[in-house]
Amino acid sequence: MFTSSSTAQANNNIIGGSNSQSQPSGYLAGSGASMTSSVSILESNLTHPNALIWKLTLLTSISGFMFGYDTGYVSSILVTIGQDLTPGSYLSVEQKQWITSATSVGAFIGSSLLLAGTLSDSIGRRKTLILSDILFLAGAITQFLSYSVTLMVLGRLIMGFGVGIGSLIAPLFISEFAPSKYRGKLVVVNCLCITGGQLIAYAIGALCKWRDVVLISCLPCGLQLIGLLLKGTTDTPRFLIMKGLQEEAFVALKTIYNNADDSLISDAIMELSMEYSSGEGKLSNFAKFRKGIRDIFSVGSNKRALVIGCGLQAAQQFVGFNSLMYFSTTIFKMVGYNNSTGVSCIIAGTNFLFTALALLIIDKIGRRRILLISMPLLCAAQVLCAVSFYNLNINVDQQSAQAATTDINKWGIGILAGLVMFVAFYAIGLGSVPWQQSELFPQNVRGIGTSLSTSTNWLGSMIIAACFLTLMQVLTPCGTFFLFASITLFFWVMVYLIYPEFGGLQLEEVQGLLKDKFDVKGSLELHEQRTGHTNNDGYTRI
Ligand SMILES: O[C@H]1[C@H](O)[C@@H](O)[C@H](O)[C@@H](O)[C@H]1O
Repeated sequence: MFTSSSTAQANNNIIGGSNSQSQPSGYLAGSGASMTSSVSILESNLTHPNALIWKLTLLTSISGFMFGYDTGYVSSILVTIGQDLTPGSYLSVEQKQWITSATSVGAFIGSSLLLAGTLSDSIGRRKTLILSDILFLAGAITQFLSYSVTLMVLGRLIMGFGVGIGSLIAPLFISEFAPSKYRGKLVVVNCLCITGGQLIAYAIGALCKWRDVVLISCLPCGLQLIGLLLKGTTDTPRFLIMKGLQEEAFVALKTIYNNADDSLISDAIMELSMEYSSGEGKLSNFAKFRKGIRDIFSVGSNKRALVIGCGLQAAQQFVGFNSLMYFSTTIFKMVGYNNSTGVSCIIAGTNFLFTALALLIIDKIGRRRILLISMPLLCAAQVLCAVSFYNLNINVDQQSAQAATTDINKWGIGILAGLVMFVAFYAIGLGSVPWQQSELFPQNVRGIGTSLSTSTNWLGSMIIAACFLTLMQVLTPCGTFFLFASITLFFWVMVYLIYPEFGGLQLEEVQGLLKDKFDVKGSLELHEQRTGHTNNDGYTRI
């Protein structure tokens, strides 16, 4: 147990020992020293993620699965709904658009500041995730029972609230309990569940009636809800410490690091408590919220974290990947491939496989390097698509964005190869790295910061869904893919200039690297010290 004597001992260790309180918070840029030494020792004794860490990661990543399943099944149910919601006629284009976009709109609202971010900082990550499950179930049941488009749209909107909240909390939850050397990989488990959910949704969508497809989504959600409600599933130790719940934090840390000495755990709790103490204790929730908003937009390191978090999420969406998720069937029809389920599965399957590869390599290669290598290849794939479209000379119909089917020639094969490469190089880098966003923000504004980044993601996803077919008409398919390639190039330069390597660092060390500048050079040195992996990507300070 966390006792007052161990507190006192820990206090002595910290105040009397080498970790003087007068040191700047967190990482001392350049020196490699850190206030959180007990946390390092605690983590370094762990040689691999144990069963409990995996259990928590998988339980939390069910949110990722629901995110993927839900965004994946909509394209199939739009066909199988037939006349069920509109007796005597089929769904109009507008009705289809409402049904499709309602979830993204809900997710955008759900992940935005006032809901998920504030809630997760006040009631906790676990309870906010429980709320997301309840909303998700309410939305799924409304859809299952709906006999009108209005009810269906309402159900998708409510489900969207749940999806949006879950999309933010799951990676945040994992980041906060994961030992730093495995954090990258454990967060990618959630991404793998997103892409796995999309793949399974295509398969189930092709096999089942639409109401069953919707109902099946209640299973993982119910499972997560039960898991979160079970005795013994606690909030993250970092959240508990932030709230001053040291006894609970002790129990949580003892379960994760079950072989560690009680006194080491107490020391770690003391260190983190001191790190997080900000004099906010007596403020009301509303006052804390106002302070959080002020801090995120005024403190230099928070502003830089926000530029990186929102920038990477914008990159993830504006390189255009989700246009393939939503419209791959349309694109492939343009070039003469008519087996829609087959092509959708190729896209979703490649996305899943290469996300799995990201999981295996992210902690070894590093977030920054994985992006620096994969983004130029992604850009090349987009250029290949653009050139192939140019040579196929497709005219996109102004009304339906359909094009005359052409015979598949070598350029048709070029498009297929280009799109598969597009998905692969996206999944391995941009599909996974931006979800590491929680590590960018300090404890007191982590909820708000990740909210803003996640809502940037959903906003981007909505804009791409709304504009893609129009872009194909106005700019032509060749122009659209050149636009995506230029956006990829732009964000690659941004990554090169301002995205430090945070892999292997403790969450509390990140702020020091963003304190006065985007300290890319310092981060590469520190990453090398912490992980032993050389990370020379040719960066010179500018
Ligand atoms: O990371 C995920 C993943 O890449 C999905 O396949 C994509 O549909 C989402 O928009 C993205 O956030």
